[in-house]
Amino acid sequence: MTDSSSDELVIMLRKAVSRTSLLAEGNDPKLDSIVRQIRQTITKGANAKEIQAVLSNAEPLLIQNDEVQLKRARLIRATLERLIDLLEKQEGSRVPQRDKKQLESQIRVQWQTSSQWPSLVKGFLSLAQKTLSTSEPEPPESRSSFLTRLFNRQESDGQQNTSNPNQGTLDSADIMKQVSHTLIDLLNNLALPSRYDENINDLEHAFTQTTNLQDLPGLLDEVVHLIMISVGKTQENLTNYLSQLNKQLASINESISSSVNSQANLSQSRENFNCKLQNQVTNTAEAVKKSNDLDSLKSLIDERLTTISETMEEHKTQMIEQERHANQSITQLKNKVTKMEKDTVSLRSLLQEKLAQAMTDSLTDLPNRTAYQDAILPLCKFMQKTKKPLCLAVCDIDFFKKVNDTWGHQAGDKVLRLVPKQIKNALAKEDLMFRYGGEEFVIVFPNTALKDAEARAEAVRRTVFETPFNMQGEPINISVSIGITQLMPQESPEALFSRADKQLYLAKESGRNKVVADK
Ligand SMILES: Nc1nc2c(ncn2[C@@H]2O[C@H](COP(=O)(O)OP(=O)(O)OP(=O)(O)O)[C@@H](O)[C@H]2O)c(=O)[nH]1
Repeated sequence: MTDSSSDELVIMLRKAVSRTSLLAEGNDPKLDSIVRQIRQTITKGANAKEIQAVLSNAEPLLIQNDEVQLKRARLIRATLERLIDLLEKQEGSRVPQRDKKQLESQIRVQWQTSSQWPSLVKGFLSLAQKTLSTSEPEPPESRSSFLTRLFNRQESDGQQNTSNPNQGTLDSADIMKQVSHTLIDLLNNLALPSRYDENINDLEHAFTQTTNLQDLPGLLDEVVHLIMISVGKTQENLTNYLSQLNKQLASINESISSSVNSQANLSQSRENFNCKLQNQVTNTAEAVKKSNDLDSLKSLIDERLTTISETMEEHKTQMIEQERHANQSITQLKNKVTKMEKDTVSLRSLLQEKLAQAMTDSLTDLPNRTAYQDAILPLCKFMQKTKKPLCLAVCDIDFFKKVNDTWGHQAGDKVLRLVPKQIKNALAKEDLMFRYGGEEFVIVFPNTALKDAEARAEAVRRTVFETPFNMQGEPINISVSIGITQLMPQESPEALFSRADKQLYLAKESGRNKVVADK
C-alpha cells in the first residue's frame, strides 16, 4: 500500500469512527465520556488502519440496535394511540380534546426518543384521569382513576356489557380486557434482560387476574418502571459496543509497540554481533603478537578463525530466522491491510446506502424526520447568526383517517404520495419539505419572513384543496391545515417546532383547511 493511500485510509477511518461515535453521543453521561475518549485516541493518531476491523464488527451491531429501537418505539406509539382510542370509546366519557391533541402531538414529536417513553405513558394516565373529572358527575370517590371508575361502574351496574369493540363505545370489561392485552403486548416486547422475566410474568398475571382495582395504578407504575429499565438497557448495549471499540484500539496500539520493540531487538543483536566480532579480532591480533613460533601461530590462527566463523554462522542463522519472522509479519500485516481496504470500501458504500435510506421516506421519497433533525439546527443557527428570517410550517392532512377508512390504506398511500407533489408546486425553489411522520409534513422557508411564508402556505392550502383526487372514479377534495411561525433570535429548533405545532392545533380546532400564523 502506498503512503498516500494509507493516509487516505487513515483519514477515512478516523471520520468513520468519529461519525459512529457521534451516533452514540448525548444518550448518557457515561457514554459521552467513552465517546470523548475514543475521539481523543483517534486525534492522537492511533494506528487507525486497524480500526476498520472494529468498525466491521460494530456496524451490524449499530444497525441492529437502531432497528430494534425503532421497532420498540413504533410499538410504544401504537400502544399509546390504542389506549387513547380505547379511552374515547368508553361509554359516556368525554376526553378533553385539547389535552388529547397535546398528548398526541407530544407522542408525534417524542415517540422515537426512548427517554421520553415513561413520560408519555404518564401523560396517558393523566389524560385518563382528566377524562373522568370532565365527564358527567359521578360519586367523587369513583373519579380517582380511569380504571377505578371503569370497574366501579361495572360493579354498580352488576351486568356485563358485550358491545362490539369496533363499534362506538365499549363497556368497562371490554376496555379493561383490551387495556390489559395492549399493555401485556408492550411488556413482552420490551426485550428486558431475562432476570426481569419474573417481574413481567407477575405483572401479566396481575393484569389478567386482578380484581383489586386499587392495585391498577400501581401496576401501571410498574409498567413505567420496566420501560425505564428497557431504555437503560438500550444504552447499556451501546456502552458495551463502545468499550469493545476502545479495547480494540488499545490492542492496535499494543501491536504497534511490539513491532517497534522487535525492530529494537534486531538492532541490538546486530550491535552484539559487531562487538563480539571486534573482540575476537582484537584478541587474535594480540595473540599473534605474543606468539613466537610458526606452528603455534598457525594453530592459534586456525583456532581463532574457527571461532570467528562459528560466530558468523550463528549470527547468519539468527539473521535468517529474524528475517523469516519479519517477512511473516509483513505478509500478515499486508493481508490485514488489504482486507481492511476491501472492508473499508464495502463499509463506506454500506454506510452511505444506510445513511441515504435512513434519511429518505420510502413512500413519498421526501427527506424524513431524521433528515429534518439533521438539517434544522445548523439552518436555524446560520439564520440567527446572519440575522436572516426563517419560517417553519407544520402541515397536516385533514381527516386522513377517514380517507383510509373509506377508500382503504392503498388510497391513503396514494394521497400521501400526491399531496407533497401538490405542496411542492406552491412552494419556492429554496423551500424545504420533510415528511415528519404519518400524514404530517414540515416545510422550512429559509430567508423568508412570516408575511411571505404565510402567503406561500396559503398557496399550498389552496392548491391542495383545489386539486381533487380521483377515488374510484369520484373526485374527492382533500384539505390540509397548516400552523406557521417565524424563528426568533436565540430560539431552539424544538421551541420553533412547538410554536408552529400549536398553530396547527388552532387551525384544526377552528375548522381545518386553514393556515394559522403565530404573529
Ligand atoms: N395509508 C396510510 N395511512 C397512514 C400512514 N401513516 C399514518 N397513517 C394514518 O393516518 C391517520 C391519522 O389519523 P389522525 O391522527 O386521527 O388524524 P386525521 O384523521 O387526519 O384527523 P385530523 O388530523 O384531526 O384532521 C391514522 O389513521 C394513521 O393510521 C401511512 O403511511 N399510510
